[in-house]
Amino acid sequence: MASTQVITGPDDMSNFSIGIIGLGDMGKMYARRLSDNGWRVNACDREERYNGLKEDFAHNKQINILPNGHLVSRMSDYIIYNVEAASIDKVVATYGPSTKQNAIVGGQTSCKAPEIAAFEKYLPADVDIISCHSLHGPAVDPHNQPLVIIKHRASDSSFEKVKKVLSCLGSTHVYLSAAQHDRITADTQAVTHAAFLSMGKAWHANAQFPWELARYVGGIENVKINLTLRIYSQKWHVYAGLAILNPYAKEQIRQYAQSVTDLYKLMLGGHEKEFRERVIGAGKKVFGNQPFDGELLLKDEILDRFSLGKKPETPMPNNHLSLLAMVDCWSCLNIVPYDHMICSTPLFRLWLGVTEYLFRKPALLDDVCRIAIEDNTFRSDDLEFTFAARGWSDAVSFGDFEGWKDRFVSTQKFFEPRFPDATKVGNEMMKTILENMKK
Ligand SMILES: NC(=O)C1=CN([C@@H]2O[C@H](COP(=O)(O)OP(=O)(O)OC[C@H]3O[C@@H](n4cnc5c(N)ncnc54)[C@H](OP(=O)(O)O)[C@@H]3O)[C@@H](O)[C@H]2O)C=CC1
Ligand SMILES: O=C(O)C(=O)Cc1ccc(O)cc1
Repeated sequence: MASTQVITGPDDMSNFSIGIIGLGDMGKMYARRLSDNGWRVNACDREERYNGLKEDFAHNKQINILPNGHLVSRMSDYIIYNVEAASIDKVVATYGPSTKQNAIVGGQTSCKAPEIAAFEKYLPADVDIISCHSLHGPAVDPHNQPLVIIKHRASDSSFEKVKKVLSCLGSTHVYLSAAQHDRITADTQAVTHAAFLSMGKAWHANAQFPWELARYVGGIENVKINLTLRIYSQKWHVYAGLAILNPYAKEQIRQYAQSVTDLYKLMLGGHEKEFRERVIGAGKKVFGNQPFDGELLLKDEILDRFSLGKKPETPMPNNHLSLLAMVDCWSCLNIVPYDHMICSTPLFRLWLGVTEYLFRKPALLDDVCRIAIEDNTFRSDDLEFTFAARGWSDAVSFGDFEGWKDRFVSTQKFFEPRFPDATKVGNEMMKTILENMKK
């Protein structure tokens, strides 16, 4: 169920205060937006950051910086944990027992199973549990973006209060259970990131800045490059947490790696008939059997606009293994990606946009299948991509945070000098494409 709302809920909230534990990128965004809308916010990060944060927020009288989560928990009516997903158990174990009587507690981590487990384990029984998750990064305007709200253990009156507080973000409320949330975000987030993480790893393995090669510039390639760099420019723990801790994500990411491997083997063996049947069959299952006469989510002129490199006269063709495998993966898992639009991140909408772009244009898809079989030029890139997809899947399956981090950070370093340009172009691209998708 989804709705964008301005909520007039309970009136008895004049003394109501919000607590925020964890003042990183998302915690700060919440603190600023809630306090700008008149809410009193008590907030903290790690104790050693107390003095620095006090200075940073000295100008904002609505935000009361405190030394630690005990103090925030003691004096706030609705406490939101905004810490790393992997730390949630430890942090709630520490501060949870200090929660004010009859308060409401929630988390804003990207994966709800460990968060809810920690709340159930450590919070006093009189405390209500209502979690949330903003489905966008800290630099994106929350307006009209999906905001999942999870009424896990709470009275209707507490639920109304939380909805009222969060309504000032202007997001579209989506009401789900914790398990529904994790199931959907495994599809929309974890597996989408696996594709981009694998592209980055493959380019790194071949020591390529893809926008410097004719093959990679223009059209769909711009979206792939800009989004890959966008992910690698962020904090590793966000992506590790939502993949490794989500109970549903392992299966999706494993299937993505399997789809990449299966298609790559068919390409290597030159099994054109089988390859086409598999790709086209998957496309029919995901995008329907009928010729498409609707409007595509993405358009050429927009796709071409955002390039980090110069568009060559004749761009080299590409077999788009990453996209073919995505649709194969959805098909194998019986996922209809459009069903998840209510709970989608900007990144997922763009990713679905480019897959749709390829699969709804039969001539383009036909050409891509031909290139996949006939053209050997990209075999080494595709081999690296296949290795990368399997490597990410193994790291997630083994629950290997350290291995995952090493894989991420080494490639992050490779792309780092290019982040300033990539962020600028990537932000513009996201904004323009997403605005156009709305029309
Ligand atoms: N970034 C994004 O795009 C989104 C992130 N999320 C989720 O939001 C949560 C926060 O993410 P984000 O803000 O990006 O991450 P950050 O790393 O920027 O922020 C987390 C903050 O919590 C602090 N912290 C850790 N332990 C404690 C503690 N015991 N007491 C107080 N503060 C503590 C961290 O300190 P330290 O760094 O020293 O550990 C850090 O400053 C994550 O669970 C993430 O999955 C949700 C939506 C979008
Ligand atoms: O759009 C994406 O998938 C992002 O990369 C930003 C992001 C990261 C973590 C979240 O929990 C929600 C959004």
